[in-house]
Amino acid sequence: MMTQDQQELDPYSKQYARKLDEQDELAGYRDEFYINPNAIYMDGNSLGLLSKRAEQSLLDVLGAWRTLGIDGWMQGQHPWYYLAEKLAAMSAPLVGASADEVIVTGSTTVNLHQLVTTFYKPQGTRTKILADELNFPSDIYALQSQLKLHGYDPDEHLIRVASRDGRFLQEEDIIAAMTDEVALIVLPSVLYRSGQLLDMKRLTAEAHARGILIGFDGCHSVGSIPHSFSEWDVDFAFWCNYKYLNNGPGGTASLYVNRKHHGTTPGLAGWFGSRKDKQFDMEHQFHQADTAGAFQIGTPNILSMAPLIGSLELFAEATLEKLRQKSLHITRYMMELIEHELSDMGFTLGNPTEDERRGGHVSLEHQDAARICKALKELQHIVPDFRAPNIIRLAPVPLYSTYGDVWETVQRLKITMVDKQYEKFANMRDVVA
Ligand SMILES: Cc1ncc(COP(=O)(O)O)c(C=O)c1O
Ligand SMILES: Nc1c(O)cccc1C(=O)C[C@H](N)C(=O)O
Repeated sequence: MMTQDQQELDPYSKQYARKLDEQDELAGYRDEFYINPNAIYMDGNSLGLLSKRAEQSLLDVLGAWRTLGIDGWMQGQHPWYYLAEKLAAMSAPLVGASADEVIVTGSTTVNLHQLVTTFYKPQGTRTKILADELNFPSDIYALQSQLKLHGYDPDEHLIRVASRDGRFLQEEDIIAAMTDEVALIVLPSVLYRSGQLLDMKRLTAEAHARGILIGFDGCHSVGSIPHSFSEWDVDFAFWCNYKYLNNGPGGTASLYVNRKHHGTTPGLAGWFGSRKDKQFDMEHQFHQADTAGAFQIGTPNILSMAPLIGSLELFAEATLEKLRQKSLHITRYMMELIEHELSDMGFTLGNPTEDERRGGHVSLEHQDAARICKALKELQHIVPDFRAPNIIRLAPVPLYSTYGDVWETVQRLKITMVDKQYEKFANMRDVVA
C-alpha cells in the first residue's frame, strides 16, 4: 500500500527511494555489515558481505583455539565437536526442516557427490540421472563423473532437460522427462543465471509419483526464499552458505537429508558421520549417526563454519519471511526503474517477473554485458557480476541493500550507456567473472 507521501512523489525520483528506505523495517540491519562507502554492492548472490556478528563469531572461535587448544572440541562458547549440529539447528528453519535433517559440512560440490553416491542406485532399466541444461557447471561435472564411476556414458545417461528460450525451464518439460529410465533427479531451486525459482513442491510430487528420488541445489535460494523441504518431502538438498548466508568465501556448505532416509548408508563414509557417542571408540565398524550428520566425512572446517554462527543469528532476528518480502519488493522496484530508465538501450529483462517464480536477483541481458559490467565496476563503482554469454546479475540483498542503492545503480547504469562508457573496455569476461 502506498502511503500519502509516496503518492505525492514521483516514483522514479531519488526522494521516493529515500522514502522507501525510511519505511523499511529491515533498514537497521545494514549497520550490522561492513559496507564499502565508496561502492554499491550488488553481488550478494555470489558472495555475501561480512557482518560484524559473523566476524565476531569467527574471532570467538579463534579465541577458543588460542586459549583452549584441543579442549575447544568440548569446551568454550561453541564446542567444535557439536558445531556442525548447532549450525544445522540454526539453519533448519530456513529450509523447512527439522534440526536433525540438516548438517553443515563440506562444499556444495562435495555434498552433491556425497548425496549422489548415496542415493543414485541404478537398477534394471532405471539408470539415468535427470538434470537440466541451465544447471551450474559444477553440478553437471559431478553428475557426469558419478555416471562414469558406475560405468555409464554420461552422454547417454545424463538427461539434461532443454530450455525453450535459453533462460527458463518449464516444469512440464521436466515432468515429461521423468521416464521410467530415470533413477535420480538433481535440479536447481533457483537458476543461477535467470534467477528462475522452480516449483520444488510440484516437481517433488511428480518425481515421487513415478518412483524417482529428487534433490535440489539450493545455492541460489537458501537465505533468500523460504523452503518447506520436509513438507514437500524432498529427498535431499545441498547448498553453499557463502552467498545469501554470508559465511565468507569458500565457507562450509550444508546438506539436507529427509528423515525417511536416515539410516541409509552414506556413499562416502568417514568418522565424523559416526554417532557422537561412538566416534571416539575408534572401532573399525562404522556406527553411523541416525541424523543427516551421518553424511559428514572428516573433521569439520571449524574456522570456515564459525562466521555462520553470527550470520544465522541475524536471519533468526530479521526472519526469512520479512527478508523475502523486502527482496520481492526491492527487485520489483529495480525492474520498474530499469524499464523506465533503460528502455531502448538494448537491455532485456532475463528474470521472471512473477513473484512466485523469481529468486533474489535481477538478470539483465545485453550484447555488451561483459564490458558494461567492467564499466560499472571501474567507473561507476557498482559491483554487479557478469555471466556468459550476455548477463548482468544485480542482487539487492534485503539485509544490507537499500532502495537508494537500487536507484543509484540504475542511474549509473544509464550514465554508462548514454555516455557509452562501456566502449572503453573489451567485451570479454575477467578471469573470475
Ligand atoms: C548453483 C551452484 N551450484 C554449485 C556451485 C558450486 O559450489 P562450490 O564451488 O562451493 O562447490 C555454485 C557456486 O559456485 C552454484 O552457484
Ligand atoms: N564459488 C565462487 C568462486 O569460488 C569464485 C567466484 C564466484 C563463485 C560463485 O559462487 C559463483 C556463483 N556460484 C554463481 O552463481 O555464478
